[in-house]
Amino acid sequence: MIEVRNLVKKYGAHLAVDHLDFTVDTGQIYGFLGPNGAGKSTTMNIMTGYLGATEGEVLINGHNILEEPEEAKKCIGYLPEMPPLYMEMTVWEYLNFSAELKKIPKKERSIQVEQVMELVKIVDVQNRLIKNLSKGYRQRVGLAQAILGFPEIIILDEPTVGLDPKQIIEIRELIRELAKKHTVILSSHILAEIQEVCDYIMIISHGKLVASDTPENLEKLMSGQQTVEIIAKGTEDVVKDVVGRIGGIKHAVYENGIEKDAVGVSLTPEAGLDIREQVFTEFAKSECPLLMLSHSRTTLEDVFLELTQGAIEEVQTNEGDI
Ligand SMILES: Nc1ncnc2c1ncn2[C@@H]1O[C@H](COP(=O)(O)OP(=O)(O)OP(=O)(O)O)[C@@H](O)[C@H]1O
Repeated sequence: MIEVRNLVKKYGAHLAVDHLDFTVDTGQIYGFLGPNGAGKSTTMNIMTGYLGATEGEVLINGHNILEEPEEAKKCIGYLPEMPPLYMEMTVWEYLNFSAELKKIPKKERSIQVEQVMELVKIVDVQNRLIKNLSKGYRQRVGLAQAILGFPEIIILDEPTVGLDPKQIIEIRELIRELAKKHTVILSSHILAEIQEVCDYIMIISHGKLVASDTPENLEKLMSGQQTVEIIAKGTEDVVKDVVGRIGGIKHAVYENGIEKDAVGVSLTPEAGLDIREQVFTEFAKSECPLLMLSHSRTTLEDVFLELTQGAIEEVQTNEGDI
């Protein structure tokens, strides 16, 4: 179990992590989701003891990562965004070296190295120099290093970045496999990535946790934002009159000129209310034909965009400046 309490990280005047508070329970796949620069890597680096926090604390199974680093780090395997691979070593040499650093007893080392190589499917390349491996294989070597010692918690920073679609699918399968025995935390700025594998999503924007829940609940959270779009034949006054008879509408936006002698309306109902039948009936009763009726549901993508809008706009503005 990981407890993150009131975590703050400042780089000079820049607040990269802004009072983060969350708990990670055992046995699930957690996803850190946020746009570039949201503070995901900084948070993961602090959680794994690679970086000191400005304020706050991280407890790994009750051990403070700064005060009891050895005890705390024993519980964690970490794949940083840029894994520190030694290019001149073979895969086998590197993993043996990593096992030594992790203080895995000498007599257990070779068996564990064999086990992790089998798990991430790199047995065939064990005698190749890391510098000669493809990006996908290097990522697997990094993963193997994180899994060595079979820690309870495995933390992966953008594990699929730069991989091709086939490699992404393979790494996802591997993550699911790992999650059978380990708690996995991974980060990504790609929603589909997180949605695909995670049981629980934590959305980070500007260093703040803006939402954390299961993918299903996050979608429900926003389900009040659904809209019904219609195009009705008639003048705006007539259409407004009919809309006025439909109950439970929070607001309506009218648009003229969509079609000749017709008005477009975007209706936002109160949370959880499905107004489609009522819309149909009221317009039929008024003999005002509906030329179109469509219903849009909020997807998790909408939730992500809404919750991180400011951050995305800022990134776009910055990119525009360059
Ligand atoms: N060493 C550093 N010195 C100064 N600013 C930094 C440093 N590392 C990160 N930052 C800034 O802190 C913020 C958070 O960065 P971080 O790398 O944690 O974000 P991220 O969510 O992991 O993004 P990405 O997916 O792009 O890596 C960014 O604005 C970044 O520019």
